[in-house]
Amino acid sequence: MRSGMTFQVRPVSGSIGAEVYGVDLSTVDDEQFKEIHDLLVRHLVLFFPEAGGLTPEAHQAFGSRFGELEVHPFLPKLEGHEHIVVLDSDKGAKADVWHTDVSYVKHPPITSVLQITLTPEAGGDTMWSNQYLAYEALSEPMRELLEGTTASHVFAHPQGTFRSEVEHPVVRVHPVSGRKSLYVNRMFTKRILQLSRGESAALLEHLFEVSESPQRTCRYRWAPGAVAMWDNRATQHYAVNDYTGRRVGQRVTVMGDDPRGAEPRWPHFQEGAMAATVVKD
Ligand SMILES: O=C(O)CCC(=O)C(=O)O
Ligand SMILES: [Fe+2]
Repeated sequence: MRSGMTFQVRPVSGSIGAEVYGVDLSTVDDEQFKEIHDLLVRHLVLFFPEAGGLTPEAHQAFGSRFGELEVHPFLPKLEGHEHIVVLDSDKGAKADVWHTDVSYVKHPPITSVLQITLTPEAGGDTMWSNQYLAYEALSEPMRELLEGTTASHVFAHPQGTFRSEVEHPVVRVHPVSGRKSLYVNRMFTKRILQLSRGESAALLEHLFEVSESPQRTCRYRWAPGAVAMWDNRATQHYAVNDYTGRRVGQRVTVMGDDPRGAEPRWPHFQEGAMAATVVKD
């Protein structure tokens, strides 16, 4: 375990994710916020096993340190809390396709903060994958081919209540770390627009496989009340649907930036900009 300025940090895999101990998320001061932020950019997913169940107010307050909170366009909300999405397996919330959150809008969220309030007896883990490493695993000619290409990201609600389609770069540059990451996902990305339909379908399938490869992932076993937060700009995630019984989570989501390259949203970070840990294949 590595001791940071104030916290203890334990990586959970060789390529992405770290547990953070010794922090009370309901009383984070400015210095602690900066440390958490830097750890998030470095490890891409942080786990707080000791969070012990944040109140809705504390959950929102912590999320809003990172920016304005999103009101999700259609997912169910916690009563009286429009910024807290409720993910209840009994109501069909099983995110068992690899994705980045809400990539079908113009400014996809920067980060999501999820606490699991009810865990099944066994199973119900979540996985994350590192999309810097996915990009870096591509050959040089493939990277050159993808440079400047864009893809459509689409979501159409089955009941016709919501539809959105946007175009994002296939490779994006993280505004804080400056690193490139692969930005296509199996749930929402439909087509690389500069390629023929057939070329796009074949290449997207390959890119999804690279994005989802186990060697670039971590897998987290939840205890009730644990909290995870991820950098949605350089990761994907997947909720393993291997359980019976009920599983419930609550999520706040921080409004996003422009994947085409935007001003850093957290300028203070620029001074000590660090590259996230590089783990090559
Ligand atoms: O249920 C989970 O573990 C993750 C669900 C999900 O995709 C999300 O909260 O964005
Ligand atoms: Fe998600």
